[in-house]
Amino acid sequence: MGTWIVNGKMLDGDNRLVNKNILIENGMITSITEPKEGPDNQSDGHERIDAKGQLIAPGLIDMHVHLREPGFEHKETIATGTRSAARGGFTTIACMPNTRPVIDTPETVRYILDKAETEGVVRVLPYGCITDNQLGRELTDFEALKDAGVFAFTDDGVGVQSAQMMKDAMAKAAELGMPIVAHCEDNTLVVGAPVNEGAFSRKHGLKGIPNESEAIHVGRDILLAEATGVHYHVCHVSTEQSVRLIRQAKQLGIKVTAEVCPHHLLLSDEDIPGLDANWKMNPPLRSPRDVQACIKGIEDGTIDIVVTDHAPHSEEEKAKGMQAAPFGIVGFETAFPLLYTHFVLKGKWTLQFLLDRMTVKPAEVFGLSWGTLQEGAAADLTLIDLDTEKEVNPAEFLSKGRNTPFTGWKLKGWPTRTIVAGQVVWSEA
Ligand SMILES: NC(=O)N[C@@H](CC(=O)O)C(=O)O
Ligand SMILES: [Zn+2]
Ligand SMILES: [Zn+2]
Repeated sequence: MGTWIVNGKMLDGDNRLVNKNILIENGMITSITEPKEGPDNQSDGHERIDAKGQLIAPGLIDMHVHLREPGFEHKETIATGTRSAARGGFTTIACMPNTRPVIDTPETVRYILDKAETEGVVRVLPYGCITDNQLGRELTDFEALKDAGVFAFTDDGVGVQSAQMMKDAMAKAAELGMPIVAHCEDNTLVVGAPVNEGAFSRKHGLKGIPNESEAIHVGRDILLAEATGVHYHVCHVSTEQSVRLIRQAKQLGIKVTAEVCPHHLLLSDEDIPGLDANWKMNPPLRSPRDVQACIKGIEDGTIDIVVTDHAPHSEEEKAKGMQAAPFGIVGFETAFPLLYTHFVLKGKWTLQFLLDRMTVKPAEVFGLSWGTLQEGAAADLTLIDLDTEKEVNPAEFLSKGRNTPFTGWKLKGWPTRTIVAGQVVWSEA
């Protein structure tokens, strides 16, 4: 027996919402029909889900998340993190390797894949480390990690400090046809700094993280990508200078792609209300000028995709204050409503534009088979209520993390049901 999703609306590829019914059988989409020919009055033996006029979107894809397992289960687990992802409408997520142990051996890759299979509810793609222990000293065994199931390499959480190490990594990855994904940060430029270098850091007498600490790696790595021919992907772009360098590199035909987080499109350091570590993340909230550059970057295609950089921490850790608390904010359960409300409903982006950057584009950038709704595709989809306004309430999060700067924001565009391979993995109330 299959399931008909009836009374839903799909985007037609050209930003028009059209009424469609979708039949799911054996985890696949087997039919997409006009409602009149659909099963509204038929009882053809299948189950029915009433979409109540809501949007049927391809399951969202998040290529940058921290699930914290193994090693930091007090912050998040694969069980809680994937449920949080599902509540945010995500059906595929790519998890970063800064766990304990880090994902630098086939055993740890297999541990994550097994846990995801048995305890997770969405698809989990593990990244493998570029260097052993993320220490920047020796490359991991790329072939062995690839065979174990990683799809790309990164040391996210820290930047690869040595240019020679990065060049060797890129050469090796290029040979294997795998992407290098980079957290861009020069450690010598950020010592002891918890926030962006700017008005906020000066006002509070804090050391500042300058824009160059990010852009210097972006520039270096673009040159190394040009030399090695690797697919180079830039994590969480936050500065005007990084956007400029990536734009130039793309014009030159260098194989570079990039991602941006909702918070770097919506908040600047001028919005930080005080010394509250729920506003502390890496890269930090930058100046309004940088925010505008990131927006321009995604609008003109310099930046390819949206990711959350979901980075849960415990309340005790975040209570240590702006200087001592760890960097990171949660992201799954607010990402789509934030961008839908602040870009689509304000008329800046079409719904198609936003959805593409959270579905087909991430799939394209990383060569994944998900991200579209079509007959024969996996039945990964998300129902989204585009009309009901609700406040962000961290107490409702399925993540163990409550660390968000968006508490109380009134938003529309809330996912109501998430389906992975035809199975409902989360549904509202
Ligand atoms: N983004 C963050 O602020 N923190 C991330 C690390 C990272 O993505 O660099 C984390 O693991 O907590
Ligand atoms: Zn990072
Ligand atoms: Zn990260």
